[in-house]
Amino acid sequence: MTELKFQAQKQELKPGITVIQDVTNNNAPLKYAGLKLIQLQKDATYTETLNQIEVCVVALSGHINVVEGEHHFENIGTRDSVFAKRPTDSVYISNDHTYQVTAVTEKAEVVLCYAPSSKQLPTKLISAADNTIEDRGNHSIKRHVHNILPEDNPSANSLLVVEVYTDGGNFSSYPPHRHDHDNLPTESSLEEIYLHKIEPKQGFVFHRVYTDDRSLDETMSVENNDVVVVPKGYHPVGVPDGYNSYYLNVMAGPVRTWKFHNDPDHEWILHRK
Ligand SMILES: O=C(O)C[C@@H](O)[C@H](O)C(=O)CO
Repeated sequence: MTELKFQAQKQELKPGITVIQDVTNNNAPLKYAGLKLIQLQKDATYTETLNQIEVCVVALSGHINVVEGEHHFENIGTRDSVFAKRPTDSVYISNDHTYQVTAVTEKAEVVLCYAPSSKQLPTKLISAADNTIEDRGNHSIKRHVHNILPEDNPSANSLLVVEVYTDGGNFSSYPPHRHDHDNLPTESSLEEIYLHKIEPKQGFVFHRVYTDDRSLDETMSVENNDVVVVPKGYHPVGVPDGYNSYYLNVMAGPVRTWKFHNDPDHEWILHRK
């Protein structure tokens, strides 16, 4: 049984709020990154008090209100499904604050991305328009990226958050790369969490996590709403024909910078014409 994959659950937190994923350093081999996926029915309110952690509240689907102190962000969110392939709105909230998320639409799905933080930063809306958009790769490694909290956005202390779309028949996070050696400026040490979604939702993708010496080498079949955690190692994703893949990545580590190292055995793939 792998300790890297978390199957979707349905845990009622209170009427109108269901927890689908709750990955922390208590149940996963992680020190820095955390993720919660919640589903809310209209008017249901999720409240949380942060301790020494910061959060990025991502309006995954549906519309929500987010309140922290005097900050009110109303009716945020841009899509009914992540597969609309449109960037969405998010809110950054720093450590030691209390905040509320309320569903405005019949249902809403929200990802809460966590990382350690001790320096207060302003609560801030990261609007859909603030996302930077990239198309990466060629041949069968094409993917489409929405950068929600990239390293050049100084709104967070530790958190890096990104959404990645991979069409059926393609690979992403490929050629395989790792970011687990604290060896700046060439490689940074970052844990990573993948929240996977698949369209249509009965589909699956393959996610391998492995190190050079293969002391860690796990290949997982991953279904809709499953989470994979990557405490270390290379971590490519393969998407079967007929299904589209979406994942949201949370990355965090001692230094907020993403410097990765490609597996030298497979780096040639980047240099094909
Ligand atoms: O470009 C991609 O395929 C996405 C990945 O880089 C993903 O965000 C990741 O693995 C980050 O380390």
